[in-house]
Amino acid sequence: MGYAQLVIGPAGSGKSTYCSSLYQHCETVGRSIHIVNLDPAAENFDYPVAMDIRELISLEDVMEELGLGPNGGLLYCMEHLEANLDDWLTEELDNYLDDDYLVFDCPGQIELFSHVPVLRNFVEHLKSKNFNVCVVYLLDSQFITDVTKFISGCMASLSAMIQLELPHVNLLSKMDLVTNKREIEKFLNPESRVLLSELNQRMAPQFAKLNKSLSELVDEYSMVSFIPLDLRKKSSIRYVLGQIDNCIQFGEDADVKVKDFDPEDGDE
Ligand SMILES: Nc1nc2c(ncn2[C@@H]2O[C@H](COP(=O)(O)OP(=O)(O)OP(=O)(O)O)[C@@H](O)[C@H]2O)c(=O)[nH]1
Ligand SMILES: [Mg+2]
Repeated sequence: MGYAQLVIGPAGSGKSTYCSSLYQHCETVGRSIHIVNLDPAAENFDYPVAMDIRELISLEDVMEELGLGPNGGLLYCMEHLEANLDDWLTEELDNYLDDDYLVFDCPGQIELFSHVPVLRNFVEHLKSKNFNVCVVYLLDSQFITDVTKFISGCMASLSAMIQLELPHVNLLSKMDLVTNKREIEKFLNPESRVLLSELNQRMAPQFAKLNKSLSELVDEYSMVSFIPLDLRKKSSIRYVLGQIDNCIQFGEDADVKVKDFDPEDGDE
């Protein structure tokens, strides 16, 4: 059995930074983890790249040879990956053993997890290779100070949940930039009543019905809750990793230490 995190979320939400912090954390605690680059447009890495989509296809070549723009080019690259699951990915995965833990750093274009099937097929392939997979969805905490942006982040996360049908952990990234932690707290386990009243305050009266439906939708999928991620704090990284490990049943036999997240925790 292998273990995998699929790290997704909007552009710039902090996916690659999370991957690199996770790598450093695991290195410090003596745990083995391999980070895979799935972004054909990525250029600089703060982590050792264990597998790299750019060895399969280069975005630059695609844009040049097919005359595509950056986003069309990216979708082409991902479809190429999809077409090569049985050979390229299978060969690459052969380098990893039972019990190996892979983290896939994905591109930020949200169409990849909202309506094209490539990630879903990618995940099916991982499952067929005996991997337990969990989605880690990052949303930038800077966005959710505004309830309308929070709702849009929730909808994107929901569409990934529905598309991918995997265990799913939502993270609020960049908590170090949040000055008013109280303001954020109501969004961690959002209550439909609170969302509704905030939406109604924020938007013109003719949206009241839509606001009600949206807040109920978030409520019905009660799995939309967020864990704050503060990369400065070891306790935060440890807690997040513990939650994800639980989701993919990693370390059920081993002694995995999990500490409760305490928002008032000092820096470690
Ligand atoms: N303060 C702060 N900045 C962060 C954090 N995480 C990421 N950033 C910054 O946010 C920007 C985007 O971070 P990335 O990790 O590249 O985001 P990404 O989701 O991988 O972006 P794409 O791959 O382009 O979609 C960079 O300037 C990071 O330095 C964080 O925890 N705190
Ligand atoms: Mg990135």
